[in-house]
Amino acid sequence: MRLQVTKGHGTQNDFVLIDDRTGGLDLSPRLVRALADRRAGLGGDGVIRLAPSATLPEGRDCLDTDPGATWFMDYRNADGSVAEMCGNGVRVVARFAEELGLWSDGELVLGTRAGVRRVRRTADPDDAAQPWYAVDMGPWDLPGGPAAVAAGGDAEVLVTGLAVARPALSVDVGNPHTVLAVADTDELAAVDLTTAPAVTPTPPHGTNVELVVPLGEQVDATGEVVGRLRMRVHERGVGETRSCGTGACAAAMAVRTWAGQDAPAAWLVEVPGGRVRVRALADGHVELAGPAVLVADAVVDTDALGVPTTA
Ligand SMILES: N[C@@H](CCC[C@H](N)C(=O)O)C(=O)O
Repeated sequence: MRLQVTKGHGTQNDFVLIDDRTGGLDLSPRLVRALADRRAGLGGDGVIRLAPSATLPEGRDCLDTDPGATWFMDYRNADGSVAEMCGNGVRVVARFAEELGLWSDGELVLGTRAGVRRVRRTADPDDAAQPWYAVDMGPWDLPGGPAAVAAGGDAEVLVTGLAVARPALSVDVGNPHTVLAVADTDELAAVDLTTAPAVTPTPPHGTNVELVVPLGEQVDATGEVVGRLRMRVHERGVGETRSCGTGACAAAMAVRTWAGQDAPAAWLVEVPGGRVRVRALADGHVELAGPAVLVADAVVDTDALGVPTTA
């Protein structure tokens, strides 16, 4: 079968995007792995199918919550596993939906496995000429509660290159994250994330791991005081990636929690692939803003991938 796809990225977290407006594509884990393969396939940290919400049980749940959530982001990690949410992916899907003519005015209301998400167009706060997308990523939570914060964490993480396991905080942003602070940007640059960090206790559904260094505060172009942090991430189902949107949200909310109640609401998160902005909203939700870029359209021969496919 010949499969039309689009390649896109958000701060270099890259995806193969599939327009499945009929909802008929059999997106098997094998096909996901083959598409995401950087040598024998097209390459990507994940594969995202845009499908009618009405064609998936999780999509129908979203329609019950908001009948405007017509389209569903079916996100898969490069290893073929399903994940609840992808923050960079939501923005890139919004850009894709624009390109397909599915969204032009107001907010895009999108179904996801973590619930309904709303996307609006905005601009890079430091360069108004650069289009960005802002997403209400829903509620965030510390599964370990205040006790975990008081104890310095509810997990321990051992990363190759660090001599001992470090305390870490579990953060839920629709998908699971474990955030640990490292000493400085040199230590952050030196760690080896080619193998998965060892997390104790073992999270039942796995976890994404973010290593962070708080970098203080600055006043942005609008006059707002914003926090800054640098982050590297090892993603569940992928490996080290150059950015993770939900990871940036988890990292910012962890660092803000550690900093105490006077900490800024907005955080600029520097990742190897660029920067995104995270904001704690008054209703307990977290907002993620950043770029979304489509770089190519392509036709993939699924027989050549070794995964004959039907649509
Ligand atoms: N890169 C994504 C997160 C993708 C899912 C993650 N690997 C998981 O398994 O939870 C993002 O931008 O949030």
